[in-house]
Amino acid sequence: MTDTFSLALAQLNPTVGAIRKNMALLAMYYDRALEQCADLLVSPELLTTGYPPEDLVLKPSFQDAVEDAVLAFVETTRGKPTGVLLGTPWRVEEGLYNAALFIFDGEIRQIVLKRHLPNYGVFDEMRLFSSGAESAVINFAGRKLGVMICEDMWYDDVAADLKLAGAEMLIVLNGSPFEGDKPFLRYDLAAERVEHCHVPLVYVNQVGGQDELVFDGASFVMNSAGERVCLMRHWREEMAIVKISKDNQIAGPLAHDSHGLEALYQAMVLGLRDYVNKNGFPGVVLGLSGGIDSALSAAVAVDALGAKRVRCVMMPSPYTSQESLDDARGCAEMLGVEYESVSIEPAMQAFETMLAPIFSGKDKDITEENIQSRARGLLLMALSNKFGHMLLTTGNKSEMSVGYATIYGDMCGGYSVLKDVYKMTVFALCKWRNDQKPEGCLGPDGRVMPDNVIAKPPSAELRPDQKDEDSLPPYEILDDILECLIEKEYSLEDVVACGHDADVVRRIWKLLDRAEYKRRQAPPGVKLTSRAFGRDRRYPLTNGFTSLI
Ligand SMILES: Nc1ncnc2c1ncn2[C@@H]1O[C@H](COP(=O)(O)OP(=O)(O)OC[C@H]2O[C@@H]([n+]3cccc(C(=O)O)c3)[C@H](O)[C@@H]2O)[C@@H](O)[C@H]1O
Ligand SMILES: Nc1ncnc2c1ncn2[C@@H]1O[C@H](COP(=O)(O)OP(=O)(O)OP(=O)(O)O)[C@@H](O)[C@H]1O
Ligand SMILES: NC(=O)CC[C@H](N)C(=O)O
Repeated sequence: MTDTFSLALAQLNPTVGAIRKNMALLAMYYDRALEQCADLLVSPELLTTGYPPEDLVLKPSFQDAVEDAVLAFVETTRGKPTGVLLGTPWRVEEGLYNAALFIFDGEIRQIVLKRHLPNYGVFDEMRLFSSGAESAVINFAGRKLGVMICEDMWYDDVAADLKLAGAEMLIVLNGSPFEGDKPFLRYDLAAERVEHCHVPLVYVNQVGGQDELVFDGASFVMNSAGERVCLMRHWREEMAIVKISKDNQIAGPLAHDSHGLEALYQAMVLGLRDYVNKNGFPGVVLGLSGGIDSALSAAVAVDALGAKRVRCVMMPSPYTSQESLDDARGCAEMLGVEYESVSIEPAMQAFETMLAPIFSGKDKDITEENIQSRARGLLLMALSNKFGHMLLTTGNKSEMSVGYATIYGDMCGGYSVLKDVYKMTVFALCKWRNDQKPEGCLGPDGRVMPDNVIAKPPSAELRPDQKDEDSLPPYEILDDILECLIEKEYSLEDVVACGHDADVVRRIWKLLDRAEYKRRQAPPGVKLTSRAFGRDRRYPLTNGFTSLI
């Protein structure tokens, strides 16, 4: 046994499906690990394909391409002193597995198969993979390594089997997406495994955005006393060298924990940045109304992409107030973005004229309000088509819950950063971002929006003097009821027991169910909570279940 075992933890940001690019990333970090004389480089889960590969991994030609790329990489390790634990899909006999390959000196020396396949929330791994049946330790450099893959750490049996087989340290390869306080949940689970096994635990996570998921990284090492002795930076691709001595003394970098509003904001920034960059957009375009949702969406976009890649458009109607015009301009100036103004009044008049013969004798109602929203959507999509920018949609979770958005209108767009953010959190995030610039963000150091944007009552300005609270309960009440119904799945009785009026709860429940069709057609957005709309909450569109009290 060498005196010190040196691990290179590669917290990488792969692109799902981009096998060649991901293998190039691995090769680059393998070279760095060699330079640093590491004994073993550890990758995140399914690095070759990126996580989650979804049904792509079922395609036989994709499986062939993975295998070819892995075998080519294995060859490059011949004669080199550093081993690799590589997360990849792997075919064994008739089955396809979520695996970790132990590669050393030009050979695949051992294959670890994931035993617990997550199949809840956003995960569908049972649809894709067979599950492994047993665990064996890897003997390397005089150490007995117990290797697990992500969900395996969430149960006690795999770690216990590895300990029984003589594991002297646990190494976990992960594709663990961010939500709320997830990093702390991972630390707690790791501490339980360490407490039972009395060995150090090494946790390596993916970082980066993939569609609705964002991976925070936050890879760490816990010593056998359950203390976190190494923490890698959240939200960044990087490699850390961690040295473990014979008597399990551990030395490695210790970054700060990202949590609360900072973590939510960084998740939104990274989710949008990677969605835009990995899909090859030059930037984003959005409607800037002078309201809080578009102001926060614009700030996140500038922090993610830089001001030059964000284009904002004010589209006034006759109902737009001077206050909104001033606030929208104020936001644009503070963010330093390109700002244009295009009136939708001619479009409103054109539609009125075109529809007059058919609508004759009918009162004005929500139809005309939705035309305004759709005129804006059409205009923004025209800019997107002409200049190639992706349209950023701005609806927040409170609105998406109750259907308070116009389908094919302000719901137009390719991606959303507020889709999983309740309105009260929108307020808090704006105040927070006005007070500080988070690490790695590309926007201004100072404030990003005028204080008035945060202070004034929200309004869609689709008719004179309209305010959101004319048709919805105050956001403190609405958000609390929504959280009870969505995140907590409470019954009507449970929500009423929290102090809410039964009629209001009934009304919100009905709105929530009825808006499912809108959400199914809404753009994807960054998952931040334990119950994001989309894969996390799959409700029927046609739904006859109602509460009876
Ligand atoms: N289950 C179902 N499956 C498929 N389609 C269904 C459907 N239920 C209704 N529909 C269709 O959907 C249409 C109604 O939806 P839609 O056209 O969107 O219109 P609607 O939901 O009636 O109105 C839009 C709502 O969003 C509010 N809004 C609009 C714009 C901005 C803001 C804001 O402050 O952010 C708020 C506005 O005040 C209003 O409450 C109907 O024509 C109906 O045919
Ligand atoms: N006058 C406008 N100019 C530009 N964009 C607008 C305008 N009005 C609405 N939009 C776009 O439509 C979205 C929905 O806006 P609306 O004002 O109806 O409600 P909101 O959800 O309160 O949003 P916000 O807080 O951004 O105003 C806005 O976020 C913005 O992107
Ligand atoms: N890739 C996985 O197995 C992820 C599942 C696990 N419960 C997590 O979120 O960390």
